Amino acid sequence: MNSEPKVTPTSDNPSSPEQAEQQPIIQTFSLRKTYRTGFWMNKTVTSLQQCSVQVMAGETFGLLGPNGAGKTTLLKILLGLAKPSAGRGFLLGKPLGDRSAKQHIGYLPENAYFYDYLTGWEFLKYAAGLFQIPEKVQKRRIPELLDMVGLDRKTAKKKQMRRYSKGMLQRVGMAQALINDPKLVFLDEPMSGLDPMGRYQMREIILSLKEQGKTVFFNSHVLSDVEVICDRVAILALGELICEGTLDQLLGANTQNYQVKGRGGNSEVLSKVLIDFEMQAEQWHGQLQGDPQTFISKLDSMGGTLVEMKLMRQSLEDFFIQQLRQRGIQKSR
Ligand SMILES: Nc1ncnc2c1ncn2[C@@H]1O[C@H](COP(=O)(O)OP(=O)(O)OP(=O)(O)O)[C@@H](O)[C@H]1O
Repeated sequence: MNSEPKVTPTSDNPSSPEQAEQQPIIQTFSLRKTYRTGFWMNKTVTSLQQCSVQVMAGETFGLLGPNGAGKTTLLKILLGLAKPSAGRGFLLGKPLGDRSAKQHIGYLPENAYFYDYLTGWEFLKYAAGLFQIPEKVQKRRIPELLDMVGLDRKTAKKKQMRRYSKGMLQRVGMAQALINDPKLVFLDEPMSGLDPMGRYQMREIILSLKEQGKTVFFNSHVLSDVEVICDRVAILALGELICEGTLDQLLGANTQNYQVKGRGGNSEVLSKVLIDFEMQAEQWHGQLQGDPQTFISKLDSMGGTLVEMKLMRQSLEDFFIQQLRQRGIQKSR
């Protein structure tokens, strides 16, 4: 994880769509961030170390990690809100902090501050103004975004944000993050504080961003959501990236267990071969550990029939806990 990725940063204007797909939209090399702390500022905290990460255009990338792992620090460095103490990185082919790249970035902070006395509509107009989006475009885009995030247009026009629920604020925050039609969207804990319906709707919004070809980079503690949404994930712990990959790479490779269901055969033999073997009416089921081909041949020779065989994949949550335990990380910072 600590070696520099081989793909070199390229320009923001790829010559073909295929090339765009291949380009890293985010690329960092050995980022490190230390803070001085203490009354005399004579102590240091290392928030991030040797952090090399690569996100390709069009990907939905989830950054996971326990509290204090350094997720927000990495996000702040990528957004140009904090400077790395060492290392370098590129966003949309431009060095971190480059102003022209910021024009194509959207950001929903974890605890966004909303202007209490503005309506949602006024706030979105204000955000559009910061990007110098022409009035004519604003008139079309604001209602479009409100529809997309599921916020009633009339409510957004009339109600001040101090009267919004957490879910409504998160929706207006999401609309704000998309106001400049960004290529790359950063979402810091987008599901935090939402009820199950709100979380589901936020997931749907993120999936629709993916359909539009946008790259989404998000931090989350809700691993079940990450599992549904992300193409690739990375786990950060004590400031270091401890693993990175697609869900299939991370979760699939770790198991050789199968959930099997069948009929017939010798139940005495099967109960010895299968873990948690259970007979129900005519059918049996259990867990197979090992080579499926050998099991199928054995079952066949016993006159049994295989009805279903599913690879049992570890949940992302189990994988996450296992990775932390393997490194002796038992609690958050
Ligand atoms: N401005 C700062 N000054 C001193 N230490 C800091 C500063 N910002 C972050 N840290 C420290 O860096 C470490 C990483 O913090 P960071 O907020 O990046 O973690 P996180 O993974 O986002 O945590 P959480 O999930 O709780 O939001 C923590 O130990 C934190 O105390």
